[in-house]
Amino acid sequence: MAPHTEQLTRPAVRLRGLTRSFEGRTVLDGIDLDLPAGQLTALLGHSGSGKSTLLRAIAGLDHGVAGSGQLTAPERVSVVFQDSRLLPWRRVLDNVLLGAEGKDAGRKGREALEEVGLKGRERAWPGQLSGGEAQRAALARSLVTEPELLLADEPFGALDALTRIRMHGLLRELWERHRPSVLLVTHDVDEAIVLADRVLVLEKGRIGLDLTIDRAHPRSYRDPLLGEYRERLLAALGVTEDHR
Ligand SMILES: Nc1ncnc2c1ncn2[C@@H]1O[C@H](COP(=O)(O)OP(=O)(O)OP(=O)(O)O)[C@@H](O)[C@H]1O
Repeated sequence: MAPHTEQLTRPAVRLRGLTRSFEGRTVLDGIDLDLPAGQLTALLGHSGSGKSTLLRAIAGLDHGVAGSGQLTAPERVSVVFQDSRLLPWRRVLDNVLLGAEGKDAGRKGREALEEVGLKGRERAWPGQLSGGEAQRAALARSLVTEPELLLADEPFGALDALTRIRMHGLLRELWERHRPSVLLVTHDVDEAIVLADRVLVLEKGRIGLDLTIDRAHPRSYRDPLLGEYRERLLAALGVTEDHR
């Protein structure tokens, strides 16, 4: 799909000098970042590097960050976490409808479930879904709000490798259809380079590497041309031959 060029010129998220400390320890150290509207960006970093802290700040979930710098984000923001956070006492469709408004909410909810491949499971209880299905439902719940910005914090981190690969295809498809700005937090270098057009590495409280992945989609994990990006990201993460 051709990029929506006029959208790409307008940043959806703008951070200037964003700082966050916990008990005197600085986790985010004056982050400057623009996320253009409609871009799929991945955020990599070691465990504890502050990825979730940054995502929570952008989502407006961290009041402790207020006043530490400039933070601009769109109004309609959805967040997807590693666990689906479906309410176990509500059926799947009713969970999806939590974010929906208006008289055609029911139709939108059904359509969203169809889009994520859960048609026919509307009346299931969350406990009856597999991990992958639950994450599909979580994506549907975020879609019905028609978010301008989708923040995803390791949404596939708890899934098995095959399910994860399917979910990558689904996320990319949904993104191409709806074009929200996406910030995907992940530990997985391959996930980042297969899905994202830009990969950021968070290191020592700053964006240590900002890499544009200039390859057409759909991308294959086996594409040797992605190898160069993989090497650069692993080097930025400090992973050397000895660690592999
Ligand atoms: N509410 C909090 N109170 C105290 N410390 C916190 C709080 N939230 C985060 N931290 C600390 O900030 C640091 C960064 O945490 P964060 O969860 O953002 O890292 P992360 O990169 O997302 O890690 P992971 O990949 O393991 O999820 C950690 O050292 C964590 O202990």
